[in-house]
Amino acid sequence: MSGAEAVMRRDFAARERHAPDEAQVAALTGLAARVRELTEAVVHTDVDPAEADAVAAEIAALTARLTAARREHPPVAALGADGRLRHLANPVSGELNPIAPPVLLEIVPDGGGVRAEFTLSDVYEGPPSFVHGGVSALILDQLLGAAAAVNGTPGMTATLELRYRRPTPHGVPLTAEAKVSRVDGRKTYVDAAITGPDGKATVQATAMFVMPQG
Ligand SMILES: CCCCCCCCCCCCCCCC(=O)SCCNC(=O)CCNC(=O)[C@H](O)C(C)(C)COP(=O)(O)OP(=O)(O)OC[C@H]1O[C@@H](n2cnc3c(N)ncnc32)[C@H](O)[C@@H]1OP(=O)(O)O
Repeated sequence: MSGAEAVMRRDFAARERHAPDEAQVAALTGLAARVRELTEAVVHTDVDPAEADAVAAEIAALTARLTAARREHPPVAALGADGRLRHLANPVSGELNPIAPPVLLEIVPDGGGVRAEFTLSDVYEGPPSFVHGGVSALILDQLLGAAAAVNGTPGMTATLELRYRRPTPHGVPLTAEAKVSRVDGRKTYVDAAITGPDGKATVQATAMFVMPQG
């Protein structure tokens, strides 16, 4: 078991978070995907006020149906079919969290860190035509933290330095990669970048993660 999995299993047990089974994960993944589509539709719609009110009432009724079976906490993780833990409700990569794009991370073999390929829609727009800088920071923090965890040296983000080299376009395939550069006791230093389709880095990041005492 990797350091990341050990930490997540401990967290999972300590908080008594529920573990949805595969059938529920599949259904809730589909539900979250429909909610993402709904978000897109809301951001882009030009319906008149009466139609907006009518749709809002229907959505309120749907929310009440889900809330009827509300858990106290989101699921922190669940065992996947491959036996690995997944952070299902994470706001970056959680398939069950509609605010997550989601950005699905993969481990690069042979200590290569983690990487992800993703496309951000204009729901994440900051300046016109470009991704909001805070969204880029969110995604990079997740990648940096995952790289630290996969390295077996997980921690809390203590510092996060960002260099916005050029605007990050939305609606096109992006790549993000993160890799540990150095470990010094409880501190893990990680570098990351988001790269556009032209192969040029749009945002570069360096972070330090600290494993809390005890
Ligand atoms: C397929 C892929 C699977 C992947 C598998 C998934 C795995 C899953 C990945 C999840 C990825 C989530 C990625 C998001 C991660 C967050 O979002 S974390 C949330 C944001 N961060 C926080 O809230 C942190 C808040 N701060 C804290 O909790 C505490 O201050 C810290 C950072 C834990 C440090 O506390 P502490 O252990 O009491 O630290 P302390 O003993 O005072 O200091 C230890 C050393 O660190 C230094 N230090 C501590 N803090 C700082 C600082 N802010 N700046 C500079 N130096 C500092 C100290 O100077 C000290 O240095 P030395 O004297 O030893 O040289």
